Amino acid sequence: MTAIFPSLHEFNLNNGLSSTREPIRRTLSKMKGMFHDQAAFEAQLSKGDALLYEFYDMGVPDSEKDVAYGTSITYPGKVGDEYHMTKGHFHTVIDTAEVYYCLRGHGYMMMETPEGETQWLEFLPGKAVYVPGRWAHRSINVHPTEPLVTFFAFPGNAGHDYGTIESKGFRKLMVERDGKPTVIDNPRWNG
Ligand SMILES: O=P(O)(O)OC[C@H]1O[C@](O)(CO)[C@@H](O)[C@@H]1O
Ligand SMILES: [Fe+2]
Repeated sequence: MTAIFPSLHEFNLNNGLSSTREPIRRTLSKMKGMFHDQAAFEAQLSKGDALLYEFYDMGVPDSEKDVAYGTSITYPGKVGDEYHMTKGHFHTVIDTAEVYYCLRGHGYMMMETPEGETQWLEFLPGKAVYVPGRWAHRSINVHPTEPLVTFFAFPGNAGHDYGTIESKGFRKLMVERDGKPTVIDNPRWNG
């Protein structure tokens, strides 16, 4: 067994960033095919490869006895009428759960199971969303100007299955309708 020592890390309560670790950054170009309006995506990308979100992998061992954790920061904006969001994923060990605690902003956690159940829960500062095993999850920022900052924790062995969502998409999307966040069926869902 590898010895692992207690460690101390800092996450800024305002912007979610850590001064003790480098984040993983996802820009627009890493999100090809994820937003429903392909033309809006290409038009936006031609103006620059903006940062959509960043998060931390704190490097804990990938054992079920360990707890992976960190912050996730999704920046405000839309691609066409669809709010900025993370790629979203199932866990490779599909029955592993995850908890997210919202520190700043306003958003939603979009979730679905392989069987087709869907659920979305609101993120506001002070609210925690529990994502049970088997539920794919994606964070969505619906605030016009503020970043969505959450702190997450999940079993170290969970892993990320991105392929299923990359090929099928989520069944539901969050778009702006009459100035308000609205859930619609994904017109491009490929299940
Ligand atoms: O690109 P995705 O799907 O957002 O995955 C990264 C996110 O998921 C996590 O791995 C948690 O499952 C976080 O690190 C981060 O919020
Ligand atoms: Fe996850």
